[in-house]
This record gives sequence, C-alpha cells and structure tokens, in this order.
Amino acid sequence: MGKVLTIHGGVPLKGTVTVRGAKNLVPKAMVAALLGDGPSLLRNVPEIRDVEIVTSLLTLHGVKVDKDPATGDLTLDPQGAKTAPSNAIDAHAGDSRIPILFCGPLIHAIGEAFIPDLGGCRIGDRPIDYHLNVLRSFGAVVDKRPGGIAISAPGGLKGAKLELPYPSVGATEQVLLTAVRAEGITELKGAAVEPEIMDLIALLQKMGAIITVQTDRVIRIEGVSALSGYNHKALPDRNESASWASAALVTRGDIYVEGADQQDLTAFLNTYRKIGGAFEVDDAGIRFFHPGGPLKPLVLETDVHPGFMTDWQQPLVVALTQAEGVSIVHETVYENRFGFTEALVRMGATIQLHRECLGAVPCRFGQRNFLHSAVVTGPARLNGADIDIPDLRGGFSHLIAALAAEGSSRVTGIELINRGYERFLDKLQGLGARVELTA
Ligand SMILES: CC(=O)N[C@H]1[C@@H](OP(=O)(O)OP(=O)(O)OC[C@H]2O[C@@H](n3ccc(=O)[nH]c3=O)[C@H](O)[C@@H]2O)O[C@H](CO)[C@@H](O)[C@@H]1O
Ligand SMILES: C=C(OP(=O)(O)O)C(=O)O
Repeated sequence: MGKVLTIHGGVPLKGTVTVRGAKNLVPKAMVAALLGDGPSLLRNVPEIRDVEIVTSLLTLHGVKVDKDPATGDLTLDPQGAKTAPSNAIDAHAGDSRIPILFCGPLIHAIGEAFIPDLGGCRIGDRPIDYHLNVLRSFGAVVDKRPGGIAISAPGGLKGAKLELPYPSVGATEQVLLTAVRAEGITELKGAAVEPEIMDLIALLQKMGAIITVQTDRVIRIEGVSALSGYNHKALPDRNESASWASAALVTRGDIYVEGADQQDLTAFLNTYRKIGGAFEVDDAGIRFFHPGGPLKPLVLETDVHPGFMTDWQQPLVVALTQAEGVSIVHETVYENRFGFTEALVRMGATIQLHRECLGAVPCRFGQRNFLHSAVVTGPARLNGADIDIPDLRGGFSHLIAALAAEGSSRVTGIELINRGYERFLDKLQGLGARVELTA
C-alpha cells in the first residue's frame, strides 16, 4: 500500500516554482551519451523517476553515471559500455518508454540491444511498430522474446529513406539516434518537430552529427563514423510549466514559473489567454495568474507541435470545468486520454465523453470507437473525493482539482507523479497548499 496524500482544498496557490530540464528530453539526452567516444556532461537535470530509471539502465550497460551533488549535473562516460545482465534488464520492464530508444545507440556501442517491455502512461495502446519498422529499414534484425525484444545488425546499420505514417516523437528520436552513426544518408519524412526533438538535434550536433531540418517535416542526417561527448544544458520542461499554469488558474492563484520559456509554450499561452487566464513573461520565467472574473469556455484540439500539446490537455480540462459555458476538447494524439475525467465527474464536474471527432479536423480515432472527445460544462463546484491516480498528467489534474475543491481529498498512487514532476510536494507546500502525506 503506497502513501496517502490528504489535500485540503480551497487555497489559491501563490508563490514561485522552478522548472528544470524537460522529462521528454533529459532521459533521451542520457541515452545519446552512449553514442560518444568520451564522457558527456548534461546540465539542468531534474530529480525525477525517469532519470533514475535511465541512470540504472545505463549503469547496467557499463556507462559510468556520476551526479554532481551540488548541481545535479550528470557526467556520463560510455567508454566501458557492455552487454547488461539479462535478469537485471528484465527488472526494468514496464518502468518507462525510454528503453526503446536504446536500440540504435546500443547497437553502435556494443553491437546488440535487449529492450525490456515498455511502461509509460496508459493513455492508449502505444504500439512500437514505427520504431521497429525504421530499425528494420536501417538493417536491424528484430527478435521478439518473452519480456522484451532483442535487436542486432549483423550487416551494420545503413542510412535509409524513411517516412512515418504519423509524426511520432519517439520514432523520430529513434531515427535520429540511429542515423547519426549509420553508414550513409538518412532522409526522414513525416518527422515530429517538438522542441525536445530540436534540443536533441542540437545536442547531437555538438557531438559531431550532421543533421539538417528541412521544411515540411523532413529531416536529413549524414551518418558519421564517430561522435564525441557533449556538454549540454537541457531545455526547460514546458509540460511542467503548463501544469503549474493550469494550477494557478484552477485555484484562482498566482504562480511565477521560473525557467518557463515562452517560445516553447506559444500554443498554450494563446489558449490560456482565451480562457481568461493572465500571464506576464520576463527573461527568467512566466507569471501565471487568475485575474478575477469568469473564465471563458473554448473549443480545443490537441495536436503535434506546433499545435496544442496533448500533455497540456489533462490539467487544462480542470480549468475548463470552471469556465462559464460549454467547452469541447478533441484529443487527436492518444485514443484513450480522458479516463482521468471519471474522478473529476465524481468531484462534481460535468464532462461527457464522445466517440465522434468533435473538432475541425477528423482524426485517426473517429471511426474506431474511442472516447476521445469531451464536452465540459461549467462552472462546476468541485468537492473533495477519494482518488487513485491513473497516470502522470491525469494525476496532476486530480491534484489541482482537489486543491480547488471544497473539503478534503484522499489521494493514492502519488508515486506516479514523481516520474515527471520534480519534488512536487515541496513545490505544492511552497505555494501554500494544505497537504499531508501519511503512510
Ligand atoms: C517520453 C516522451 O517523450 N513522451 C512523450 C512522447 O511520447 P511518445 O514518443 O511515446 O509519443 P508518440 O509521438 O510516439 O505517439 C504519438 C502517436 O503515435 C502513435 N504511435 C507511436 C509510435 C509507434 O510506433 N506507433 C504508433 O502508432 C501513438 O500510439 C500515439 O497515438 O510524445 C508524446 C506526444 O507529444 C507525449 O505525449 C509524451 O509525453
Ligand atoms: C505521456 C507522457 O509521458 P510518457 O510518454 O513518458 O508516458 C507525459 O509526459 O504526459
């Protein structure tokens, strides 16, 4: 039985939180260190569970990972890279989605890879077919085994002409991490272009990679035979920034997010403003606050970058429960990302889920029987409830709903939040939240 977090609602969150390196970049930057022939230095590393998992996986593979106790910076030395003991790898099954990105770097470093079954948020089926197809195009041989997949490349990895059916973030990273040291040229069409991908490209360029980002989602990589280590400061976590921004709105509070970067949040900031949230940008961060007055409903569609990021959807839906009128949210990235609304409805929100595409553009899920559109009617009075956290962002949404609710909530499963939010309990307490953790 995990710990129980009791949240006493009704307190506007006020104060400052600091956001460090992005969960969706840092673990991948750590994997990229395997591609170098010397140590890499990664800065702005947050203390989150996904970083611990990747540290453990890299260590099992002979990479020396040293953490600076003062700054948290990581030095990653891949010079002793080796095959990891299989029982130790198996123990990491279900931990996160990052292991699939070890394929290319491990083949380059030691000639083979065993990837345990993946974890990550259960917000859809989350297949890895794109990953395996691109790896096969590079010449890799994929062997599905109980508990994971074994990958090798007896004839070496060779550049390829590739096209993704959908701009998958992970599959684009798979291509980058494999192509940079593959023989010859790789051209990827239909690539994802999220800011975390651009930061990974910048880091790989520091290592000696040759990567061109062309227009219309085309990325061209000229393989090189060796790469050096890197020295890189991870971009800030825009998803954590957006989460705190939603927390400020939902609790009628005022939160300065130190480290939040406007450039990576453009679509979020536009939406925030349309709902009636206020923000002020300065060089060090962004102040998010509820300016008073009613919040306005809106029609929203999640999308790949530069659209409205799916990971922002769940916290923002809580804000929409407080808007005056009917909002429509069409989730087009994951087929099953509205499960978290069940707890909000129990707390008093009015949210109806639909299988149809309630958006401007029909998505991949419209004809496939998934509850992927939500109609949110507000404003609703939220009451405290017993909640078991289902996933990372859904869990954060439940926390902020409980913080805004009347009465107390008992929340279990909060360990899931540590996967992507650094010291979130300290941060909540620093913002004035009334929370107690009991065993
Ligand atoms: C660790 C990390 O960076 N996670 C992020 C990453 O997840 P992740 O990289 O897993 O997400 P993808 O962009 O790959 O997934 C997008 C869509 O493509 C589908 N798909 C993907 C791969 C595949 O082989 N086959 C397939 O069908 C997925 O099921 C999903 O419907 O990008 C998502 C979309 O911005 C974010 O929500 C996650 O926070
Ligand atoms: C879906 C998410 O993460 P992951 O891909 O790691 O499950 C997320 O960060 O919201």
